[in-house]
Amino acid sequence: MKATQQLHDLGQSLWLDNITRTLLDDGTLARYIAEDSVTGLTSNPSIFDAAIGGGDAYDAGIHAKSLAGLKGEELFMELALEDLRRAADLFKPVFDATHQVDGWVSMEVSPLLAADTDGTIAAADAIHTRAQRPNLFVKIPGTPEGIPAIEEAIFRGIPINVTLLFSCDQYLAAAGAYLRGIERRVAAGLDPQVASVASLFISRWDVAANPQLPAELHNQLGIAVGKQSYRAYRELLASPRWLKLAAAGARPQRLLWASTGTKDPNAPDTLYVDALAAPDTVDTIPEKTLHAVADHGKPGAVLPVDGGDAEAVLAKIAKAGVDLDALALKLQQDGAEAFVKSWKQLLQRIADKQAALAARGKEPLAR
Ligand SMILES: O=C(CO)[C@@H](O)[C@H](O)[C@H](O)[C@H](O)COP(=O)(O)O
Repeated sequence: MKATQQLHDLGQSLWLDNITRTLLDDGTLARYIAEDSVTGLTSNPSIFDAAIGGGDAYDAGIHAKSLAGLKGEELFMELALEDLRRAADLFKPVFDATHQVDGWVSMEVSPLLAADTDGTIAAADAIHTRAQRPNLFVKIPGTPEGIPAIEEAIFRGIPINVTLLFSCDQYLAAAGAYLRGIERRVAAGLDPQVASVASLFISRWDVAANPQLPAELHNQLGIAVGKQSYRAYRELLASPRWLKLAAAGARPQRLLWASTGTKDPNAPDTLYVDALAAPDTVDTIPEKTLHAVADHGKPGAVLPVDGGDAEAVLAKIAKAGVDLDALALKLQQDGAEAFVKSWKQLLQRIADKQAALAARGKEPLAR
């Protein structure tokens, strides 16, 4: 049995960490759903930057939207939502069959808003309304300013994917925002079912820490933080606070592994996926990793609910000189900055394409 199927059968959702118009047009995404147990998809500004910059698949859309008077962020949002609506429709049968647990796609708010709570709430509302799909998560970063926006968005009934979480503490802050949002809904007599996932970034820990560590500790930090957070997730799901909400009909905010592609060329290409098999979690993986897992993945035993060796590994790494709290903060800040860079780059690409298409006086390209 393929490892993708094994992971699916043990209760982990495999999502694709990519979207391009070509994946939609040529049937590749539909094939991943049919053959590789892919049950959802995530996007981010870097993914759209690569998609739009990767060829001419978006040129016709850009030209048509330019003629309709759109530009900048507005034009990008429309392009991105066109793709995400098509992906959401492909996942709709999964969404229905799993009673809305699975089958989600994600669209991130502008990363320029990472430090702007009110702006983030307004942007989340706008994306949710414009998307017109029940199975689209709006992604909000779990930055200090993002946390109150997440609570408010959940309270308003907007499904949220909390992104840019690195540490267990950052995960717990996101979980707290989710719980408060749902508690406010219960108190207000509203439906407590508002879906959410909390995205913990794994591989970036190792990219940052490996150079400071002896070889025997390489590529262990991301997995240890994942295990530590899984323990916190399981504890939360067993807590009286959560059980009260569950009894009222709420659904758990699932823990999601992000940044799961292997970066160290000397490490196995399925490293993080094999290590982080766990029920009731989501693993969003890049295409290259999906192919590798489907071909030769070997999922290990499911994660122990008590975190297993996580604390021991973290202690060794701290002893070797890595300041874990400082690094978590830096990774979150760097991550937010990297998305700003991609965002600016993708808007520039669109502007350049608009100018080039206008200069050529092209009619909208046939698709
Ligand atoms: O949507 C999410 C998380 O919800 C993902 O797209 C997330 O942004 C990606 O996994 C990461 O950005 C990928 O990071 P990296 O592997 O390039 O370091």
